[in-house]
Amino acid sequence: MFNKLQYISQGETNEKQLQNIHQALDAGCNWIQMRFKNQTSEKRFALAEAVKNLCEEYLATFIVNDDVLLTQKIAADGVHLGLTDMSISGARAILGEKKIIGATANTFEDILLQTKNGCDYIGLGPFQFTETKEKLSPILGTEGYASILNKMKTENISIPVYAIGGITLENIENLIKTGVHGIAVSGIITKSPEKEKLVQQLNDKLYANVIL
Ligand SMILES: Cc1ncc(COP(=O)(O)OP(=O)(O)O)c(N)n1
Ligand SMILES: Cc1nc(C(=O)O)sc1CCOP(=O)(O)O
Ligand SMILES: [Mg+2]
Repeated sequence: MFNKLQYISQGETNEKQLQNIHQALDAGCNWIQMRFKNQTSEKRFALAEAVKNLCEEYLATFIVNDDVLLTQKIAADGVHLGLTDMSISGARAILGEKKIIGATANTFEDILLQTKNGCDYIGLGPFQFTETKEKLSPILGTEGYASILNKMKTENISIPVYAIGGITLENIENLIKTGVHGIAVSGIITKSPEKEKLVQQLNDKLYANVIL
């Protein structure tokens, strides 16, 4: 069972990225997605190696945003791919069955396609406006999630769905009620002055009805 909280990294430099990821791990996040856009492959490789070591130390899951070959090169736990990134089947052919492959969706049809192609989880968004990502797909809101997750139930499609995009602590109860498995967040953790307290509060809400 995948963790219900995924932290997506932020930072303009390798140092800032690593600091943010280190702080998220210290705060109790145990799933990290390295998202470091528009950088040279040397810089991305250097960061990925450092993050991999850190995640091993913290026994955290480490996935890479966008870059299947980097994922393979550093033997990360997996990759997250959007609708315009490498295809899920192409990534699976390179990474094999054991690696985690996450896929982005904005609609029920996207979920159908990505699931058929063999992804392991869906990142469904955006929930609401966020400054973290440019060129957002249409906002879904709680109603959008409820409608898509209901359709999945009707059509017997069973795959963990993560809500993403501008999510705050106050949104979690309603999101979980729609049937999402968990959330992927960036800004709220990166910006929080009290990260440990926030991660505890997020997990309390995410796992409120889970019998462990
Ligand atoms: C968990 C999760 N869900 C969705 C995304 C978005 O991926 P993508 O559409 O490829 O956009 P970028 O993150 O690459 O800008 C994600 N990264 N993680
Ligand atoms: C990386 C990403 N993808 C999205 C999508 O809708 O596909 S929203 C998003 C940004 C997530 O960061 P924050 O929690 O700061 O909004
Ligand atoms: Mg992408």
